[in-house]
This record gives sequence, C-alpha cells and structure tokens, in this order.
Amino acid sequence: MNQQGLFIVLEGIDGTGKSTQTQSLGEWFRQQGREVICSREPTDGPWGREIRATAATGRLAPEEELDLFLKDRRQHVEELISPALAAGKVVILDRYYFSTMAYQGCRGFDPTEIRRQNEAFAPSPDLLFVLDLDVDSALARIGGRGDVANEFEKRDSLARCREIFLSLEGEPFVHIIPSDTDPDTVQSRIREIAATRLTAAAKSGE
Ligand SMILES: Nc1ncnc2c1ncn2[C@@H]1O[C@H](COP(=O)(O)OP(=O)(O)OP(=O)(O)O)[C@@H](O)[C@H]1O
Ligand SMILES: Cc1cn([C@H]2C[C@H](O)[C@@H](COP(=O)(O)O)O2)c(=O)[nH]c1=O
Repeated sequence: MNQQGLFIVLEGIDGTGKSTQTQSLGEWFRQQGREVICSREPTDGPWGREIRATAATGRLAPEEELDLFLKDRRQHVEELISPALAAGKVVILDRYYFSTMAYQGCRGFDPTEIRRQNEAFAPSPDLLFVLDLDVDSALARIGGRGDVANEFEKRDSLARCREIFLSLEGEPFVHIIPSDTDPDTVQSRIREIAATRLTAAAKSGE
C-alpha cells in the first residue's frame, strides 16, 4: 500500500458523481476509525483557483493549461498528499493525473507522455475508481445541479475523455464503476472493492 496510508482516486467525466461518492467513501472510512483526507483537483490553492477562474470564461492555450494543472498537482502532492500518506491516513481524491491524461489528452497531448510526466513526482494510487456514464446523462446531471456547462464540458471532448478513462481498464488497481444507478448502489460497489483491497493488504502484511 502507499507508504503507510491508503490512496484512493475517483475519476470520470464531469457529472458522473465523483464528489458525491468521494464524500460518502470518506464517511465510511471515518466510521471505521480511520483518519481521512478528502481533497480534489483542481485544488483550492493558488494554482487551482486560477484554473477555476479561467474555466468560467474560456480555456487557456493548451500548454499554459497543462502547466497550471502540473503546478497545482506538485503543490498538492508536496503539501497534502505525501505527508498524509506518510502519516498513515486514507487520502481520497476527486480527480488526479488521470484527468490530465483525459482532458489535456483531448487537446492534443499524448496521454502516455502526460502519465509519465506525472508519475515522476506524483504517487500512484492504490485504487482508482473510474465512474462511467454516457455523456448525455452526465451533461443532464450537470444541468440538474443548476450549473451551466463550462468550456471543459463540451459533448465531443467529453466523449473523447471518456474513451481515455476507459482505456485504463485492465490495470490491476483500476476499477470501472458504472454510475448509471442510484448513488447508494454505486457506493456499495466501491466499498466492496475497497474492503477486498484492505483484506488482501492485511493478509499480505502490506
Ligand atoms: N448515481 C447518481 N444518480 C443520479 N444523480 C446523481 C448520482 N450521483 C450524483 N448525482 C447528482 O448528479 C450531479 C453531479 O454529481 P457530482 O457533483 O457528485 O458529480 P461530479 O462527477 O463530481 O461532477 P463534476 O466533475 O462536474 O464536479 C449532482 O446533482 C448529484 O446530486
Ligand atoms: C484535475 C484536472 C481537471 N481538469 C478539468 C476537468 C473538469 O472539467 C475541471 C474541474 O472541474 P470539477 O467540476 O471541479 O471537477 O477541470 C482538467 O482538465 N485536467 C486536470 O488535470
């Protein structure tokens, strides 16, 4: 397992339910007496705030956008993720570098190269849950939340992002979770997989 802690990431296109599931999973670990950090990317730090401010009105040039996500992540890893894992906490992230592979991959960067660049400084998660939903349903959920879709949330690019997320299937730590059912059913599946992972780690003395 990751240092002494447990590192879990939730990914998927916008509107698939990542924020909802992240909070619920955090609650489950807290009920077991674990110390939990739930966080998200872009973060609420200076680089993350800059990204969110620009996303409201348009998109930056691809290189500039990629650079901001990387700066935001470096700070996140150094100041929150690595220290929390070293302290034995459960860290649950709503988005991480797999989103960079998908969303900046959509803008012409090579997803494999983005991954390589990130894994040079960012720890890999123990578990990655990709919440999967068709683009129309995801956009309907964003609308239902009362939000107007922003520049990241265009139908064609979300379809490509979904493909990139789904291309991760087959790696041992990756779990594709259909999110077209109610939130409790999605959460039960995630908890079941997390529990299996914890049992395996306990048996192997990880
Ligand atoms: N399984 C579900 N079924 C139906 N609606 C859901 C489900 N999960 C979440 N929702 C609703 O869909 C909307 C989007 O959910 P949420 O904000 O958790 O998604 P998200 O993936 O974090 O979105 P974003 O990436 O845009 O921040 C919310 O209104 C939420 O209440
Ligand atoms: C981490 C990360 C995120 N993005 C995009 C994906 C989303 O459209 C926005 C964040 O919005 P959210 O509703 O708060 O999830 O940012 C990206 O393009 N690249 C990344 O690395």
